[in-house]
Amino acid sequence: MTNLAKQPCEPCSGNATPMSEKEAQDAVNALPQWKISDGDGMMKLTRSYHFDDFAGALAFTQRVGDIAEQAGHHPMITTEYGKTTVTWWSHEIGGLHQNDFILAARTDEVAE
Ligand SMILES: C[C@H](O)[C@H](O)[C@H]1CNC2=NC(N)=NC(=O)C2=N1
Repeated sequence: MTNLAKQPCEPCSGNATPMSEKEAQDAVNALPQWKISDGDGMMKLTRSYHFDDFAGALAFTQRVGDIAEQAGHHPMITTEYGKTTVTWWSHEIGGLHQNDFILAARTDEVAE
């Protein structure tokens, strides 16, 4: 299986084409704990992670923020007591791009 987290992050330029539903469904097979969600009329990629307390959820949120800043690609993150939910999509193209799957794989790495 391709190791998504190790793929280079292509810049998501405004003129890239968003993935089709079929392409996104195929790509999510490599990340079975992530779900394709429908938000604001476009596909997004979401996963929740569970922690013992708020501090654990918040520390993870910061690590996700760090990888986002490193990549120049930013998710929506909701931090709750014992739970952090991360949603990736590419604002500039209004949908999903391979880049979102790469960042999702990196998110899994910093959860461990
Ligand atoms: C100028 C800046 O690099 C762009 O607006 C970046 C910032 N972060 C981004 N994050 C995400 N998730 N999608 C984008 O299209 C995006 N664009």
